[in-house]
Amino acid sequence: MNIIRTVRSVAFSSIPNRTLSTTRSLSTPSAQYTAFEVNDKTGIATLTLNRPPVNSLNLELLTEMRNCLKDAETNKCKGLIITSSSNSVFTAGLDLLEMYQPQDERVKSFWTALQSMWMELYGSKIPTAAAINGHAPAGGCLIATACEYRVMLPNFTIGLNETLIGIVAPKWFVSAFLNVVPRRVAEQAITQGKLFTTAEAHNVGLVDDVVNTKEEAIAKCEQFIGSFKNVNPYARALTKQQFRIKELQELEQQREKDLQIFLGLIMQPSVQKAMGIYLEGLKKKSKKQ
Ligand SMILES: CCCCC/C=C/C(=O)SCCNC(=O)CCNC(=O)[C@H](O)C(C)(C)COP(=O)(O)OP(=O)(O)OC[C@H]1O[C@@H](n2cnc3c(N)ncnc32)[C@H](O)[C@@H]1OP(=O)(O)O
Repeated sequence: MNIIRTVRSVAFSSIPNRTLSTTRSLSTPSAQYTAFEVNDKTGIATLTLNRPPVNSLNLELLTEMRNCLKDAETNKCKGLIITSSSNSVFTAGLDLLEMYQPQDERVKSFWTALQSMWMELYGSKIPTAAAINGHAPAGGCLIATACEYRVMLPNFTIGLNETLIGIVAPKWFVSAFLNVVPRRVAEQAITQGKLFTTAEAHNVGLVDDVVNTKEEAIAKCEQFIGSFKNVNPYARALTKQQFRIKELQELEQQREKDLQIFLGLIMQPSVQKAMGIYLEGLKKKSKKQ
């Protein structure tokens, strides 16, 4: 198989590169917030989120993620691992600044980019895995649950906490969560805006494994992807599709409606007010640290 070795990425020295001798990456001016590397030996791609301080998902990061996902699939990588360059945050979820007092065109592009990235990830033909090496609230949990396998480091949190911000997790956020967590647990947790600790997440099946270091997490993801070694990739992809096509079609057919629901919700004065208060709280906490 012809595996791509030079793909869009940012090479940044702060990320320890375990397999430096066998991975290649190419800096491109368009990649600002991600590093994308393919291991020459295994053919597995790693997408590292790198938007300090908390990898909040803005329009540009979401667009880059989608481009990387497409590259990985087009170039028939054996699988894809998503992780973070931060030692404490996988991603803080959607960038609240994209939704607080937003500009009309920008916020539409932002939501459309989120829909596209999610459909690309959830529907990816290749095996996908999340090495969750930090907190993963809301949009972070969405990315993790879109993958087929999740491994997490101890003492972090993950979950759909939207209700605590006064916003509502859309149906497609919930359906991916429901793939991995029993319905009753999901309903209770999402209505409460519960963030599970790593141990709790493992207990309810929200994450598959817990390990102590990022290196171990990547190794676990590689192991998961390697488990398909003897499986026909075409048969695998079609079988995966059977499990996921319903949610994908639903969103595809209702993209515009979903966008309008999103806009209608976030533009409510009470929602803007709640978001402003939440952001203020985050800033105060950040200053105290
Ligand atoms: C229909 C509408 C549906 C919308 C669905 C929404 C989905 C979402 O994803 S909404 C976002 C939900 N995310 C959160 O609630 C997480 C908020 N963040 C945190 O809890 C923490 O930042 C942390 C646990 C992820 C990390 O903590 P820590 O390392 O201590 O970092 P700080 O809290 O000090 O944050 C540093 C810096 O970053 C700003 N920030 C944090 N999260 C976000 C965010 N999601 N969007 C934008 N900005 C964020 C925070 O305000 C600090 O800023 P400065 O004070 O300017 O440094």
